[in-house]
Amino acid sequence: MASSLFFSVSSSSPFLSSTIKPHFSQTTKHNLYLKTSPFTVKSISSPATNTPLPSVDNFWDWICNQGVISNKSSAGIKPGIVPEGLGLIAQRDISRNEVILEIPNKFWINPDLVASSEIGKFVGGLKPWVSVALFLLREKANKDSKWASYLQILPEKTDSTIFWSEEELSEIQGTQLLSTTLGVKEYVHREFLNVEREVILPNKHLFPSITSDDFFWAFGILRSRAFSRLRGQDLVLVPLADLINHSSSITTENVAWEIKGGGIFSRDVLFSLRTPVSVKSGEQIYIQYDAGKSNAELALDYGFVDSRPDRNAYTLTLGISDSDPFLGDKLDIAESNGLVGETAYFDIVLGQPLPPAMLPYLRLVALGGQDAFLLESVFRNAVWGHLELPISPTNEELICRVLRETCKTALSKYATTIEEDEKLLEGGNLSPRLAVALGIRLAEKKILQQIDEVIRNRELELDELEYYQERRLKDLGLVGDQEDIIFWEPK
Ligand SMILES: C[S@@+](CC[C@H](N)C(=O)[O-])C[C@H]1O[C@@H](n2cnc3c(N)ncnc32)[C@H](O)[C@@H]1O
Repeated sequence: MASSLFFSVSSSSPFLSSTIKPHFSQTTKHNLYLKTSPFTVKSISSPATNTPLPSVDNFWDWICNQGVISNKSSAGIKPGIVPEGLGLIAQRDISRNEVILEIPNKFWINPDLVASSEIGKFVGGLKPWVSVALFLLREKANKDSKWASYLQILPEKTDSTIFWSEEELSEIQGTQLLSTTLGVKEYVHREFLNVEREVILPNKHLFPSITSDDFFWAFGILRSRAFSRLRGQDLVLVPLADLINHSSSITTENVAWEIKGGGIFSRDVLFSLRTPVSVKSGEQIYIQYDAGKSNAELALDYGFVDSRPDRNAYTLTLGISDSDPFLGDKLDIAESNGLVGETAYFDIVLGQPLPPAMLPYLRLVALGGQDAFLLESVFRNAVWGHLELPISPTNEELICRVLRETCKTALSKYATTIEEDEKLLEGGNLSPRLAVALGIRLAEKKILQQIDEVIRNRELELDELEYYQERRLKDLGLVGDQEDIIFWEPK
C-alpha cells in the first residue's frame, strides 16, 4: 500500500527551517517536487571586490584611533587586500591559538545598538536582522556617520547565490540550492515590502530612499559577516573581526572565537578571535567557517564552496501523508524516536552511509496492509527496534521503489550530466560563480547516484532479507536449523 508515503526534496538550511516556509509542495503521495528554472546560460560573472586601499587604511586608522587596537605599531594583525577581497594579515609570526583580536561590545553593531540609536523607537517590533539592516542602510546614507569608515569597506555584493542573475541561476537548474535561493529571495522581498509599508514609508525623514536592492545588500552583508551562532537576537557585526576569511585547509573543530567578559572592573564584553593554526608574518590568517554548514549553505551565505567532500549534502524530505489512516500512530512513533512532525529531513552526505534513522522512518511511513498490526499500542515500546530491520517484502520493496523513483526524477531535472560537469571542472579557469554552480550540481548528482546505488543493491537482496515474521518465529523457537517451520503433530 503506497498511499501513506510521500517523498520530496528540499533545502537543508537551518536558517530556512526556522524562518522561512519551504516553498515546495509536500501534499501528494510519492511527491517529488523540484523547482527548476527555464533560463539558459550565456555568461557568468563575478562581482569585483574593489575596495580601494585608502579606504582600508582609513578603516585601520579609525579602528586604532577608537582604541580597539591598543598599539597600532605592535598590533599582530592588519587588514589588507587578499584574493578573497579583504582579509587579516599577520604582522609577525603568530602561534596556534593565540588571541589576535579582542573587540569590546561598544564597537559591535547589534540590535542593542540599534535600539539605543535614533531609529530605535521606530524599529522596536521588527525582527533583529531587519532592524540592523535598516540601521546599516541609514548609516550608509549618512556621510557623517560614526560608522562611515567601516561601511566604506563593506563589499557592494558577494558571490552569494541571492545576487546571481537569472542566467547565472540557470547554472544550478535542478539543484536544491536553486530552490533554497529562490525561497530566500522571496522571503527577503516579502520582508522588504512589510518593512517598507510599516516603517520606511511612514518615516521618510529617517529613511528617505531605501530600495529593495539596498535591503538585499544589507541582508547579504549580515548573512556573510555575522558569525554563526550569533544570529537572531544575538545577531552582531564585529568590525575588523568580520574581515577574517575561510580556508578549507583549517580543519580544527574548535571554534576560533568566543565572547568573553572584559574583566572584573569592566562592564565590557569582548569578542575574542584566535588563530586556529600558527601563521608566519605577512601571511593571511584564516579560520574555518561553521563546520556544520553544507556547501549549499556556504554558497548561499558567503558565495563560495569548500573542497571538503563532507560539506556536500543532499536533503531528502520524507513525510507521512495527512490522508494516511494511521497518521496519528505513525506520528506518535516517529516523535518518540526524535522525529517530530509530519515531515522529517535527512541529510545524505557524499561518501557517507545513509543516516541511521532513515530506513526505519521510511519503513514506518510505508507501513500498512498486513504489517499495520505493528502500529498497535502493545508494540509501541518495541516498534522502532523492529523497524530497524526489514518488515516485509511489500514494505521493503515499496521504500526501495519510491526512493529510486525519487532519485531518478531528481536526476532528470539537472541540465548537465556528471561527465559533462567533470569535463568542465578539468578544463579549469572557472569564474567564482561557475565554480560554485559546478561544485553544487555535481555533488548533488553524485549523492543522488550514491543513494540510488545503495538502494539498487538492496533491491537485489530483497529475496534474501530476513523479515519481521521470520525473526518472530525464530525468537519463539518455531524455526529449525534449516529454516523450516517446526510443526507439532497432534498426538
Ligand atoms: C566575513 S566576510 C570576510 C571578509 C571579506 N573577504 C571582505 O572582503 O570583506 C565573508 C566573505 O569573504 C569572502 N570569503 C571568505 N572566505 C572565502 C573563501 N575561502 N573563498 C572565497 N571567498 C571567501 C566571501 O565573499 C564571503 O562572503
